[in-house]
Amino acid sequence: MTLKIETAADLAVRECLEKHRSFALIAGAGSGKTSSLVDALESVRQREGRQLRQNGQHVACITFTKRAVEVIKVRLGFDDLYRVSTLHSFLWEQMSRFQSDIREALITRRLPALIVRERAKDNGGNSRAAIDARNKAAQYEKNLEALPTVDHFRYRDAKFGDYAKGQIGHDDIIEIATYLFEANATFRRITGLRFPYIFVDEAQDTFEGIVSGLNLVCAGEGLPLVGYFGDPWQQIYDGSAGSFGPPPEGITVSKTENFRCSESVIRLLNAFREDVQQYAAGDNKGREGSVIFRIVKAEKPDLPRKYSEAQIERALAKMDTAITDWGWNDRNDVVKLFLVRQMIARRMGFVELNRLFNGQFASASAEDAFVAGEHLLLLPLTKTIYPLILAYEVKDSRRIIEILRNDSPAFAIDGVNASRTLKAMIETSLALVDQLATHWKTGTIRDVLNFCVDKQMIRASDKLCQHLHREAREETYDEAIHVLDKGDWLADALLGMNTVELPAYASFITNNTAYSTQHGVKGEEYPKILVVYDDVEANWTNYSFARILTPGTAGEPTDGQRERGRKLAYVSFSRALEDLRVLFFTANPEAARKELLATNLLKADQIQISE
Ligand SMILES: Nc1ncnc2c1ncn2[C@@H]1O[C@H](COP(=O)(O)OP(=O)(O)OP(=O)(O)O)[C@@H](O)[C@H]1O
Repeated sequence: MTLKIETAADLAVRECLEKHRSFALIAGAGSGKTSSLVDALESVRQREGRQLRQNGQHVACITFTKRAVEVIKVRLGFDDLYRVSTLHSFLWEQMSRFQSDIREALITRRLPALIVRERAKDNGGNSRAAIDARNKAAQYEKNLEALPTVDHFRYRDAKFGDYAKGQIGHDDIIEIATYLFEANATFRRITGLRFPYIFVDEAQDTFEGIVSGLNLVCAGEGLPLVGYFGDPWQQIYDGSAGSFGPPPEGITVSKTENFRCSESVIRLLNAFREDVQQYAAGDNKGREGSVIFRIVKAEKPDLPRKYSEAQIERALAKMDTAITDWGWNDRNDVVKLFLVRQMIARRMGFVELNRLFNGQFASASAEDAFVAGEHLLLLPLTKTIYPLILAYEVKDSRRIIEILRNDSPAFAIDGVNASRTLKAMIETSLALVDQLATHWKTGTIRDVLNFCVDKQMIRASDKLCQHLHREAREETYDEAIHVLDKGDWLADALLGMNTVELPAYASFITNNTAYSTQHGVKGEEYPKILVVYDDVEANWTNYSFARILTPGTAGEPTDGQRERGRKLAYVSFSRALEDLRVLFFTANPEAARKELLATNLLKADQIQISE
């Protein structure tokens, strides 16, 4: 491991802290933003920690994911001088004591905005979308009327609130906080008094209203100050700030080191992005690595804007050929990045499951839970049941007992088998898993879950039991009527499937696989990266990589495509420690090659063409 190198940007940040000036650190990929952030946090502790503790004040560090919260807490030694939290929990902690102001924000800002948004979607006709929007607008109006009588507001872990019951959701937190920062001087003053130092990690993913709000809290000379750490080019969440800056008195610092990528990857990053020119500054100095784009002629889609199954197979075969040509077969340090999950599901073998959780019965939260491996119907299967089957297949009885002891109510210390001897317990468990294996092989997911619930082999949530015990929905699904119950249709379809695709899905969610989505690799780094671009297969109007990379050949991207696409490409390219390969399917490979050369993105020996 390299020694930590002190950078000019870190010194500039330290000077800001000494002079009590707000700042924004703009730092490209692999530049060590987390180190800079932790350095800044430590420097405040060193200089002013004692004073802050005496005043009962804290240093706020707002970051984007729960995982990042844990990482930073560890690096700070769990010191309670710091309040390290995600944005939502930070904001809720500040606003929860402002109950009547929350009501005011909902009445004057949030609910009216939601009503206007739904009305705009209602053209007065009888389409499902119009009816749906009309119903939602009416629902919000009712909520608006009920708000004066709600006596307490709570934050519930859901996208939207249930306002008449005093429940507010994730999106409301952002909107209410934006309002309070803007309209309530007391809220701003108290936030600044509690937190003379506020640091924001991944600032590009923080919402615009929150950046403006924190800039108001920290306006003027001296404390409180806000320090942003981020990279506008790595914003991949819509609605967030993207570009961010300190309040007017603050300064912007650029960090130009790259401690991660090989020299050839850095050259590509610098050609792709002009605002920050990086150089290799750590162990990577002099590590040449390699960058190769292979341009492949895309087939004309057999279906309207979509490839047929046979075409997808042919595209995957071309990927395999390229991997063989590069000598990357049988390596376990190559990660392949796709825009959408379909290709991954196809390659790994969970197409039907993916289709179900991507389809009309899956709400956004069901799909998110599917990707995170946390869906309530799938979790017992991937966490307990499939590991039991794996242990059974290799006759690992010790592992079987271990899983059951941890996960199964029947084998818990106070469970029905508690008083048995160890020998009897082992025999019982092996007999049960033997039966389970038969259900797994021949039954449906419903059979497997029923068996496990019946034998108390899994901890089943109430919701899971409800799905298993209710009658299957017989009606044909109608979005206008059944939208709130669509989870029933999803569950019925899943319970009727067999278990064939579960092993592949289980392996996908462990993140231990060689496949990922391009969105899923933010913050990660891997020795060898293959990025696959195929606009037809992705069939997603939000992105067009052919237009981003070769607008002269494929046509200019829309503003949205340009913004989203180049950021996602930048994130993908910059994950590579050594070698980067891009497999680029496009209609006219030769013209694309010429254009890539003309734009100086690549040299001639970095481009391969394949039919
Ligand atoms: N000051 C430093 N000196 C030496 N190595 C460093 C320094 N800072 C970071 N590194 C190393 O550089 C690599 C990249 O750091 P890190 O992942 O924090 O960058 P990042 O800015 O968060 O990147 P990205 O935004 O692309 O995810 C890591 O391997 C880290 O250990």
